[in-house]
Amino acid sequence: MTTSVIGYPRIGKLRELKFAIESYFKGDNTQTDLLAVAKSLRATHWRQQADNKIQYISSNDFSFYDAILDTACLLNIIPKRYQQLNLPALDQYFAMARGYQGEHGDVHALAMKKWFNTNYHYLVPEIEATTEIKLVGSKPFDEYLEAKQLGIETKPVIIGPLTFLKLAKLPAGQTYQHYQAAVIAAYQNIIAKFSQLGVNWLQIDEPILVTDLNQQDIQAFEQIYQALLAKKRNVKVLLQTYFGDIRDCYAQVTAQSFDGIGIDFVEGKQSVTLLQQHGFPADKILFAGVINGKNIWRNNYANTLALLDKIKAKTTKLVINTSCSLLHVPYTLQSETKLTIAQKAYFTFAQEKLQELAELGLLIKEADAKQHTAYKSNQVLFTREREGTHHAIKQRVTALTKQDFVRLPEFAEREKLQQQKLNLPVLPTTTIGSFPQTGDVRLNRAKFKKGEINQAQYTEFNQQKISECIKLQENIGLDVLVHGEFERNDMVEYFGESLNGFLFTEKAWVQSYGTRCVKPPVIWGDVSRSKPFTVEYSQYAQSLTNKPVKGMLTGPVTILNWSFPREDISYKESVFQIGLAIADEVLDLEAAGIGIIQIDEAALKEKLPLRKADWHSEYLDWAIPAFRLVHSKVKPETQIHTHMCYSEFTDIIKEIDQMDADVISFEASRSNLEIIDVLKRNNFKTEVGPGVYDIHSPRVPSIDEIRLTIEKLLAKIDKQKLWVNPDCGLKTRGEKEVVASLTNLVKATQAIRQEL
Ligand SMILES: CN1c2c(nc(N)[nH]c2=O)NC[C@@H]1CNc1ccc(C(=O)N[C@@H](CCC(=O)N[C@@H](CCC(=O)N[C@@H](CCC(=O)O)C(=O)O)C(=O)O)C(=O)O)cc1
Ligand SMILES: N[C@@H](CCS)C(=O)O
Ligand SMILES: [Zn+2]
Repeated sequence: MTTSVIGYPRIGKLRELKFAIESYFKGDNTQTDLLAVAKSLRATHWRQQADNKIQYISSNDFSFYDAILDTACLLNIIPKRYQQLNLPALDQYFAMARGYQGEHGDVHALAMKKWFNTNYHYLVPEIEATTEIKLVGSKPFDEYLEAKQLGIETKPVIIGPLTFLKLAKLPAGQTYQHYQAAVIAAYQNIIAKFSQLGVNWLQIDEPILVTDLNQQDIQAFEQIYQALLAKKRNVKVLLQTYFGDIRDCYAQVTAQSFDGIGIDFVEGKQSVTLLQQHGFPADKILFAGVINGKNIWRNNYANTLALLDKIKAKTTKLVINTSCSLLHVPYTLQSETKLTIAQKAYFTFAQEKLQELAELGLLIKEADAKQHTAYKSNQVLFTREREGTHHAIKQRVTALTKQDFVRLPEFAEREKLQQQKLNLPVLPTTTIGSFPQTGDVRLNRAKFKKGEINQAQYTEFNQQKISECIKLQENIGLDVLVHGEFERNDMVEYFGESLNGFLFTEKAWVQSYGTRCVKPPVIWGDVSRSKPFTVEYSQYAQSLTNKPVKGMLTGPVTILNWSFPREDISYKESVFQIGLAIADEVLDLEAAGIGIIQIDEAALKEKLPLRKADWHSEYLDWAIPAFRLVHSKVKPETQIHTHMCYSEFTDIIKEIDQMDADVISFEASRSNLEIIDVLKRNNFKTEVGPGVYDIHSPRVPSIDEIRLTIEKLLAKIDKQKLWVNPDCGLKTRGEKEVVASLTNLVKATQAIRQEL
């Protein structure tokens, strides 16, 4: 049986690509150095797959920043503001990704958005009225040839035209159909070029097909692919879908002359039913996504072989595939020295998933797979009870009642009490929590982890940073302060480390955006809290100032969504366990005199099903209660804040209000404040702090720029309900930029207050 991989992690075993790119940004590395690192990583990744006998290996799954951005550049979709910088191509590319401020000009980055239901982020292509869409680049062709020179025949992968068009930002008043013909022509040229190069298989990714589609979308899909497939010549085309099932367009997809169709049987709840009800065309190959590309638990071969039996009943032309790109899992278990052998047995990262694919490829051919050693050793894991089960924790969840999810008194009454108690100026200024995680902060933690310094020395350093951070915020004139989160490696990993029931890795990095990676903890068993873990630092910070300092917590939904979740209990049970642990921390912070507590739900949208029909029953019905559970027992005058990194919650605005926080801050600056009208239309009760500048970019916003943004906000939001803050935490930024940006933020707010 043949095997396929949709895409491979590109950051490198030890994040070599991240370090090479960041050195290039700093000027410590030349373009030649950077290109050499990239080339060597690509070769390693292809060879690894070839060594595991993967027959369909992707090329062009590499990117210096993001594959959608690569596609925009390939298609000449480069907004004028970047062209006018007159930078060399690679620097223009990075200017689009990160913004640019320097001798060539001052421009914002492209908007950045979550990639479907993952913690990966893509850059939103911006088509302007004058954009001439056409094939101009050569990246996919160059990388195909590069692999070929190594003796490896790859299937180049490109983002599909429909997905690309539907994710792009268009000139006002335009629909994506307006650009359809130009995009088709460009893709026809891409296919023609691949054909000239002798490409055997081309993978076209269309994850948009797993989302809710309307008739126009389906029609566009048909038109696009009729036009493309008519010109495919000797190139075989694999239409690859992932992150769900294609229930809206199964008939239209199978009716087209694709040579292969990639279907996700892990997240695609209806994939098997679709196959059983409608069959599968005999002239096509089914690339069956059965190896989870998003989670790290070892595949259960009994379940997968049973699933493959059902699939085989409908087609024998089968390739075993990953469910999505392996970009979303870490590189290799081999780098983990602290997990026990028994624990490691439960996991597979990207490299180990190649072996899983190979083993399944063998087992599926066996007359009696159950007798095979690989099968037997796999099944041992699923027949014994894992350590980490705690009945007391399970009972705490079972004993929850309705009242545990309701905070009293109601919002309006609390709002008055809090205004009296806190006595903040109109348009209170604050930040989201983290301050720059500079080299010294990371070094201190690294030394502590290696045992080179003791707990007291580690804490003393962090207290020194907190003290400087409080002074800095006071000097700048912010109203509600934060302690700076210097003790945290990451807002989720740190919480995992502080709670029972999690496992941590050392090198299991997953790309989040650009060069930024996260190391999600693993939810291994039932979750509980042994002792308070944020109170001391918060209390210390509060002792240094008369201004309020926010207690800073990560919410249960975000902890669940940014960890590798369990597959043996429901998300609901897991999130309520985490919620109870965080609720204990909230009450301890309150008892320690912390009057404002922020519970970040940055990742609230992550597991929101991609289809609306599933939103409530599969997600919101437990995710919103999980947040309410965390703060339901606090006093009326304790102000509960929450923060979400993205403002894309237009469709769940009522549910966000029902989280019943007192204040919510969220990203808005990169998405043109579009959310504000939605808040107004929905009579949003929660006070809001839409981010007034973009923290993902190193550029410093001017006072006038921030003033303008605040004025726009005030046109739509009651001044009594508006907070002024950046988009998100400042941990990725440099100290200088942060001081300059926050100073401008406070000055802009002060100027506006004078006019109110
Ligand atoms: C807010 N966001 C977050 C998301 N997901 C999260 N889980 N957390 C988030 O905050 N998703 C959406 C957004 C945007 N995403 C990010 C993601 C990542 C970063 C970021 O800055 N990442 C850092 C890594 C942070 C970290 O954990 N640092 C560690 C040090 C790790 C390290 O490099 N260790 C070395 C060894 C060190 C030594 O021995 O000297 C190693 O492992 O080799 C720490 O601080 O301790 C990144 O660099 O990518 C930001 C926003
Ligand atoms: N409090 C966190 C939220 C990030 S989403 C921070 O400031 O980094
Ligand atoms: Zn955020």
